[in-house]
Amino acid sequence: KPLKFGPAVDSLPDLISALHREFDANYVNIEMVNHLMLAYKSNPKEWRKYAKFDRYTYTRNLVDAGNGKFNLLILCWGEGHSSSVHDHADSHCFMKMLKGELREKRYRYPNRGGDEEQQQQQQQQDHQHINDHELVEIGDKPIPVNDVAYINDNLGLHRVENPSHTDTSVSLHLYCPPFDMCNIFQSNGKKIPAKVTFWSKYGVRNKANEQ
Ligand SMILES: O=C(O)CCSS
Ligand SMILES: [Fe+2]
Repeated sequence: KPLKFGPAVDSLPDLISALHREFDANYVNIEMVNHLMLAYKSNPKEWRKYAKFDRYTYTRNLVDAGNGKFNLLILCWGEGHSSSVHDHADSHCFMKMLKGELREKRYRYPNRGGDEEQQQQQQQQDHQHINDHELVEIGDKPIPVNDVAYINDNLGLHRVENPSHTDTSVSLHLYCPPFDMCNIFQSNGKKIPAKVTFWSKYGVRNKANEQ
């Protein structure tokens, strides 16, 4: 479907209602979702109520549950915090930088068909007798503020880290369809199921929703 210009996205509430409209259709245009995430320009006044930090690990704060069709979260990264190497449970993942910096390292998904490029790399490794269970890095780049990084399991795994030791970072994530389990990977390529949890929901952190 050609990209129509789409609605104006002048605020976080605008983005959320535009996403709801996009997901109301019986078929989701992933290009349009990426366009909407890019169109929103970060405004701390709109997201700081979700920005809750923990001293030891990054926090996952639910902003909108997308009528069951997507999850929109704000992730808050303290100095030097990073995620584990993980997949995205066969869902789409859009990660937009709202503040600070994050580096994204990508890895081939061990023992997965995936796209053409991954298969070529697989053959290469077979020649080099690299144990294809190891994690092989295929990308390492910073994500500038307001940029959107897109990934899904056919493109590989990734690990996201806040490289700064003086500043925190904040990112906006859209997962569709939503998931509550994914896999994390050890450096030897071992896959371990992991439950994803929310630090807060809709700006409120309480025991009830600390699942
Ligand atoms: O959702 C998570 O915890 C992974 C952050 S990078 S997509
Ligand atoms: Fe991720």
